[in-house]
Amino acid sequence: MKILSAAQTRALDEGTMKAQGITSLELMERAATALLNWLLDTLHPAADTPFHILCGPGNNGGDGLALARRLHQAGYQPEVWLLPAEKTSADYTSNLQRLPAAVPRHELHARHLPTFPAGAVVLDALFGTGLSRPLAGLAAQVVAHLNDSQALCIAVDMPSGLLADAPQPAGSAIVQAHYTLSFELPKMAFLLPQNADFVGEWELLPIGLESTVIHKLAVDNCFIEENFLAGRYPRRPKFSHKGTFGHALLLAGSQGKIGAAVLASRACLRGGVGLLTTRIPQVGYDILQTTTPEAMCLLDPATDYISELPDLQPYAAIGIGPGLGQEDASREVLRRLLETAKVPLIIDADALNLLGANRELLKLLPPDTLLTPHPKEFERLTGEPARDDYHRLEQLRQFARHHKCFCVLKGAYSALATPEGQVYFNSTGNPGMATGGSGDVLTGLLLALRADKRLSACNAALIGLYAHGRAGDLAVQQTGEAGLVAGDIVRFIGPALQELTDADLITEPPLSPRRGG
Ligand SMILES: NC(=O)C1=CN([C@@H]2O[C@H](COP(=O)(O)OP(=O)(O)OC[C@H]3O[C@@H](n4cnc5c(N)ncnc54)[C@H](OP(=O)(O)O)[C@@H]3O)[C@@H](O)[C@H]2O)[C@@H](O)CC1
Ligand SMILES: Nc1ncnc2c1ncn2[C@@H]1O[C@H](COP(=O)(O)OP(=O)(O)O)[C@@H](O)[C@H]1O
Ligand SMILES: [K+]
Repeated sequence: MKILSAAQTRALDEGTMKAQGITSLELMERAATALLNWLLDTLHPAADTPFHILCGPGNNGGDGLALARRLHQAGYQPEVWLLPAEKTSADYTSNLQRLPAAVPRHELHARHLPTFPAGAVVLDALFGTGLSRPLAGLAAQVVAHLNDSQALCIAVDMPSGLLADAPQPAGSAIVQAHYTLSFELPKMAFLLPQNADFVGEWELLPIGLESTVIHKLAVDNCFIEENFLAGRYPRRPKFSHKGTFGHALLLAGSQGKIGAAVLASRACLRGGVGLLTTRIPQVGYDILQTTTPEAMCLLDPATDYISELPDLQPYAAIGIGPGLGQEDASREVLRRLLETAKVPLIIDADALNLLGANRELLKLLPPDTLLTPHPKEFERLTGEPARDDYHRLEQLRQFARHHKCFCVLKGAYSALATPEGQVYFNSTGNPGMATGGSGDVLTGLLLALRADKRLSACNAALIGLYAHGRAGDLAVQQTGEAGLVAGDIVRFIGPALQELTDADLITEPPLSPRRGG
């Protein structure tokens, strides 16, 4: 799914009206219908549920007014609160005129703000994508008052006060919604940790925005769901053999962190690699051979850390970093690897920290290398703390462009930046995965996918991110969030990849007649 800017969202509205021959009022009616259906289907509200609808002067307020009418028609008793304004939008005015007289409406006033008791449902339709500056005066007061209440708060399109695609000045008044119901496509603001308290749970309601118009809009940011990946993860051919899927080399583990090497190795094997060789220090030999007999063990001469780079000739892809430690000798192994490798590389964890501490090594990154930092590791890589999540995202984009690499910034919506400066946000995963070793599992899985020559660098990264999160989502159904450990993610990598293969089957074109038949 494309992530549009606020300006592109307006262009899409315009384009939809033109292409479908409908008015903006009709589009607003679709939005109101979608909102009503969500409220009824999700909340199953009792007939006497107190609905309070806060309406601003633009089309966001227009959505609120149209929804108030629809709730009234559905047998509810909504109450409408209007924010006074010098000018209002045409569709706001039309919907105010269409509001049945039986629906109570009041002008908001600083001296007697409405009471929103627990059990009330407040719809925040003050401001949406038309927000042009931070809220002040009465609007800011209303927002603070709402945030202090015990009511269930549902934001229409955007939590009021939040910009769709840019940061706010610190301390800005912004609605803290429990749910945000937006239309058709996600907004960048929903994906960034700094906005979590405002956005709450978010959902996209389809309103029939024109797909041909969406198709033509050029964007730098996308949100990746299963349908985007359909057909990108190829099935295993009948006559495939282990050579078909590549031989991967993993350099991982040090004294006390052999578990990272085990997790990454097992994830790589579950990720479908043909053969895996894991380079570990002597201290890990019994552990790896016992826990992961499918992996071949290539022992380093050193006891506690990796000190020598093996011959790279046999390998189709190489991963380095999980549990590596930051010994000088391991740094030299990384340097030699960057200087000599001719196959795809995946760099994670301590290998990223070594890069951050020795930034001259960044010049050696072969093109298309895949790096997988979490935000702290990313900060070490750039050497410059980010001002906020938007700034970090731009740093990520620049980093990938500058070093001609793929860089995954890990988090709740992990973001993959490409050498061309595109950013893809992953949609799968859950907070249960915030546990030691989850990242090692991702590295192992990505290594397997990079060793498979049938996949491009970008597809391997996208499939890996998606399947890793999906495996966590399957695992959490059995373990619960608190009980999820990284090894549980490994167990579900196979089913997660199989789902993508099955999706491929569904989208395949129908059988064509045999030649000559
Ligand atoms: N996208 C879709 O698919 C569809 C979108 N639809 C809906 O339309 C919404 C967008 O509507 P919109 O463009 O009228 O903007 P909206 O957010 O109502 O605010 C504009 C008004 O607020 C004012 N204003 C701005 N900032 C302010 C401030 N800080 N403090 C005070 N005032 C401020 C601004 O005034 P101005 O900046 O000109 O001074 C103007 O009067 C969108 O979010 C969605 O809900 C659906 O109906 C159909 C499908
Ligand atoms: N709240 C969350 N929602 C979805 N995924 C998450 C969440 N928290 C962590 N993850 C995922 O778990 C992994 C954690 O990686 P990392 O921080 O490197 O862990 P470790 O270093 O312990 O292996 C990342 O892939 C990240 O996207
Ligand atoms: K809103």
